[in-house]
Amino acid sequence: MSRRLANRVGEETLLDSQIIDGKAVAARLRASIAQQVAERVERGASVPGLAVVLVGEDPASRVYVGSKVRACEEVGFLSRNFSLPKNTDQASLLALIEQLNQDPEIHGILVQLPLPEQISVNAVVEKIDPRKDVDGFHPYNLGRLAAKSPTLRPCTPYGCMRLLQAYGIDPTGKKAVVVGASNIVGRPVALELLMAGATVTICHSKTQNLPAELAQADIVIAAVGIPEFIQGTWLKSGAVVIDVGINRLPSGALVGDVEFAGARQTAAAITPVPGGVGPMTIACLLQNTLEACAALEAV
Ligand SMILES: Nc1nc2c(c(=O)[nH]1)N[C@@H](CN(C=O)c1ccc(C(=O)N[C@@H](CCC(=O)O)C(=O)O)cc1)CN2
Repeated sequence: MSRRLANRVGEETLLDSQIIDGKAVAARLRASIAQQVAERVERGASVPGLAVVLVGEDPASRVYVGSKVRACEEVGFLSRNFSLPKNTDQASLLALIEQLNQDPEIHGILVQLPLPEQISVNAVVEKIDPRKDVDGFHPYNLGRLAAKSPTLRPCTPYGCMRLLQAYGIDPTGKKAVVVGASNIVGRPVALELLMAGATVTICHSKTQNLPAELAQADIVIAAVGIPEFIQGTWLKSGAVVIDVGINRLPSGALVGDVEFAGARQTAAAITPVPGGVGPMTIACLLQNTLEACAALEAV
């Protein structure tokens, strides 16, 4: 159902939703991190160091890794890059991680996903010292999030929560529907929303009637990885929509998991793609690296 507003002459006009500007919120967070790094340098504290590991040549991964390295440089972090060939074996990658676990200049370790098929994601994630796991994927960090006592929080879910907070959207008592149950987004964002007081439903490929679930949702987190899968007409009027999907169409255009034009007429607020959740993922990675640095220093 479209949200409508009567204008001054009594005509009804369609009310477009507010755009949640992830680029602007991320820029503010990055500026605050840069300021904190400058203060650390002034008082002789250590400079946060992030190691970024890329295995293979996936073009999208190369772009994301490049953005992470640039973001580190911009806020004054030390950044070390490791670009390994596609046929790297698991033992070599685990040996590199062990070396980085022991390196006192490195406070955060990030292995870009996806990995080539000969390497187990779980083996890699579990090898990273949980105190340096700035992706927040280690079972220790996920367990802390599940226990409502978070340490390093997965970046994209953390970014979604910071966007809600920046726009004054309090999940307490709201019905939230998460579409997608991946380890890196769907599951941890559901834990985040639960911790924030929402009543949370996770929908996935076996969910029987997705439109019926979405019709109840005050907050929708879309993380299915299917271009424009969620129709505007499935949403509850006035819902807040956080679109985590980043899908490149054959035309080269980037779209989210939500049909944006339709959703704008129903939702109260929505994140665009690009410029929504993506920039927050990188800003939250920087935030985690700063926090990891401070925590390691305190040991
Ligand atoms: N180790 C990890 N691997 C992956 C993660 C992750 O959090 N940790 N997430 C994704 C990719 N990702 C970060 O790595 C990521 C994706 C997109 C963006 C982003 O800023 N997107 C822009 C558009 C960029 C474009 O033009 O392609 C936007 O949405 O505005 C940042 C980070 C999978 N792997």
